[in-house]
Amino acid sequence: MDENDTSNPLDNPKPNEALVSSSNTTSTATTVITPLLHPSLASLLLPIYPSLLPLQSHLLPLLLNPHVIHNPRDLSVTAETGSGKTLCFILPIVNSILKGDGGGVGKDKGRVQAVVILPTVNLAQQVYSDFQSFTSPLNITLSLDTVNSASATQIVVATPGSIKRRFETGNGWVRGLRWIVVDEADRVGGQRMGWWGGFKEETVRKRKRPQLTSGDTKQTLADLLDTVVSGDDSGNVTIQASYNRDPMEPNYTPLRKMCFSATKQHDVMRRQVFGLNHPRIFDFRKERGVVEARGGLGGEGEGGDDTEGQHDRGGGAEGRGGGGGGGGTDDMHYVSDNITEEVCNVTAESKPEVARILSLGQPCTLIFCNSTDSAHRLTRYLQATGIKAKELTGKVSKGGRKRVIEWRAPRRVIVATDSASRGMNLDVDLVVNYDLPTSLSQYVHRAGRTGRGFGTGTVVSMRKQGEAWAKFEKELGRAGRVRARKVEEADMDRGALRTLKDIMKREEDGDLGYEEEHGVIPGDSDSSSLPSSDDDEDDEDGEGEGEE
Ligand SMILES: Nc1ncnc2c1ncn2[C@@H]1O[C@H](COP(=O)(O)OP(=O)(O)OP(=O)(O)O)[C@@H](O)[C@H]1O
Repeated sequence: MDENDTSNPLDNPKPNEALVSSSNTTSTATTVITPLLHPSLASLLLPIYPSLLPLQSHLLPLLLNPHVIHNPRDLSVTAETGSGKTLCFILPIVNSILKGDGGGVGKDKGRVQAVVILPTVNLAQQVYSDFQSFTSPLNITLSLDTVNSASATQIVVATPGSIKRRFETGNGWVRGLRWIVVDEADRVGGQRMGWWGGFKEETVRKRKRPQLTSGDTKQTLADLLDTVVSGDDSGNVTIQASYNRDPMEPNYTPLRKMCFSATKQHDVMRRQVFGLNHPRIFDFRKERGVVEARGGLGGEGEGGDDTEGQHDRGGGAEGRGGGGGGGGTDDMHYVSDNITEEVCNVTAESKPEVARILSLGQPCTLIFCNSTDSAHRLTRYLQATGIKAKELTGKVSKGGRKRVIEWRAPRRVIVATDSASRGMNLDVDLVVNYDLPTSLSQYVHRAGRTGRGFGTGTVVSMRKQGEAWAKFEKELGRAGRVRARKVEEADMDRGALRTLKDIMKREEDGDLGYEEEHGVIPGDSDSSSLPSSDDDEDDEDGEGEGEE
């Protein structure tokens, strides 16, 4: 039986049609997938997640299907923020290790069977801890590979830089690999296209492996892994993609690559960067359900010119196909229906005070600024007015960032730059765009820090006169949905405004005594000097080196 024989309707879309799910907004009891789960995993899962989110109730039956695991096709999933993508790869990986599905090495604890790649250390830590809830009780080995570790655990959660370092010390560790997951794939791929290529060439050269076919332009991590998977223990390498191998071959290990993201990552790029093999493409948003594009990446060809960065340049969000054969996969920039969107008119002078007023009474507010400087000053202002506020920017030390991410005090305010806009689960009720985001995908990721899972939340964008809010409304395809939010002049606290002016002046004067008194929590930030540039210097594990 092959994967097209399964009863899951997502397995068999009609040619050139997108497949639209009928039940899109309701949750499903977790028990629907228990027959596919190893009993120990099922008994762990049910108390944690009694219900599945809509995306999960569609993808998990497919990904847990043992027939599909034996005949893997790669997967590319775009689903709105907070839709529960993480569980969609955690469960199939853990389950397949427990069951030894797919002809792999099963419970062999000394073999890396799954690599999960995240763009930043903080995100890798979060996913590692999500995995731990399942792997620790089940005695599956797991490692967080963001520093110089290279343990041969069954599951490795890594940043691109740490994967690169693993290869530098040898590549035999990929021999039992069956899953490669790239989360926030548009971030990982978009930033590192050149890097992946360099990585491959460099690694091949270092190991004195045969050069790949000259003129080969598909220099990708996946190509490299395929190459290595085909090698033998003495270092001889047969250059052959794993998906071209004969499943009857001894030691054949089916390898599945899966990419996940919340903003549509352009399919051609996915294929080029991650070497996806005839991937199945799923798009999900709550109001519509799951749509599968027939024909993968533009059928057998590469389809439309859906180039990188398109979403940032605007144009209608609706109806833009993801590739020639991508029928029905719109460019994906949707804010979840769980999130109420508002816009508030402000002046440059009133902004800090409006931010303070918006956050009053909220259990947790996350305020986004476009620069570390702006975030730093706002944090100081809020602290000076008695609000519990902390900064989450690249200026904050690694340990400090971890403390802020784990901080759960009531009525807390986190002032952040975009390093916190992707993937993080911070239990946020209100997101404030103190500075308007500069791209649509940035807006979507920021807003998506609230209204996660089954929760609801609000995003308020502060707009100064002349700022182009209409651009975002149009591009989101939801003009009219964003409500106006008013903060009256009369609501402003004159005393707080005076405090603000005082802080600004003292900072300009370099009054460090004042800074120490009112500044950020010691150890959370380098507060010896104020940031002098407007650039956001957040550490996102650039090439894997800036992880400290
Ligand atoms: N079945 C479920 N029931 C309840 N909560 C869930 C369920 N699945 C996931 N969650 C919760 O929903 C939140 C969002 O999940 P997750 O981090 O997987 O979202 P995501 O789709 O990866 O979002 P993003 O694109 O922003 O990274 C998390 O707090 C997670 O614990």
